[in-house]
Amino acid sequence: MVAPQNTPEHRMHDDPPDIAAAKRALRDASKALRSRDAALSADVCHWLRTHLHTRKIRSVACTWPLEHEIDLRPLCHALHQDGLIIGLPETPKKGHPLTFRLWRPGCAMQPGRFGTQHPEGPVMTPDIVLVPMLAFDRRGYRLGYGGGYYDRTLAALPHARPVGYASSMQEKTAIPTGPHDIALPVIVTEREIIHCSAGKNPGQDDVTTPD
Ligand SMILES: Nc1nc2c(c(=O)[nH]1)N(C=O)[C@@H](CNc1ccc(C(=O)N[C@@H](CCC(=O)O)C(=O)O)cc1)CN2
Ligand SMILES: Nc1ncnc2c1ncn2[C@@H]1O[C@H](COP(=O)(O)OP(=O)(O)OP(=O)(O)O)[C@@H](O)[C@H]1O
Repeated sequence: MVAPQNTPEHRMHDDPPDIAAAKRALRDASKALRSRDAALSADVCHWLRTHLHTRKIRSVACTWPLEHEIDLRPLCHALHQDGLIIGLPETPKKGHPLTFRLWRPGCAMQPGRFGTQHPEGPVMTPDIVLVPMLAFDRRGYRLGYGGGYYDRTLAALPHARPVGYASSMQEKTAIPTGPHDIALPVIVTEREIIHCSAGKNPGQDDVTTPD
């Protein structure tokens, strides 16, 4: 969560205090549910690849895993093999959107903020943004680490289609939402591809097959 700041302008951009507190509590509880599980990661990669194959796309922003997170590295390799352009996020100072840099198998990774790593390659604009989640609901709302990075990034990339991913254990009935939260149109877990009820559908013209 961004620390509350003292000017009216900053307060306007932050979640109301009750929402911020509810997100903090849920974030702490959800962190305890994570574990790096190779079989679970493989299943999430499988369903993500299945979903992405139904879209007419050229490029995908993936993630490079933090400790305890689902590992999308096998998906990066598989999608690269499929001929897609792969980007990975570089994490800027809080308050700014992520940038995505071109990744290729074996490319050097640089250390970044909060233990992240990113490639040195050129900045790219993805058709699809895979969005990591600590918790989610079936409306499509999500909770991340509290930097507001993905909400800012999706607001800055209105033509990119977001696809959330998480373990099914991280599903909640309803995530507390603030004014900047963007509902995702689709969420993938190790069990299923969820078409969310509240998510807008940016990039719909890239649909080739119903899924
Ligand atoms: N793999 C991955 N990459 C990602 C994200 C992510 O969630 N997962 N991000 C999503 O926005 C961005 C990085 N944002 C982050 C923002 C805050 C913290 C953070 O506060 N980390 C805590 C430790 C959290 C924990 O307990 O595990 C810390 O560093 O103290 C981490 C990442 C971009 N890259
Ligand atoms: N587009 C935006 N413009 C201004 N403020 C924003 C924007 N998106 C999010 N914020 C603010 O950033 C703060 C952190 O947001 P939030 O708690 O939703 O992060 P998160 O979604 O859990 O984290 P992340 O997206 O990094 O995974 C909140 O105060 C939120 O209001």
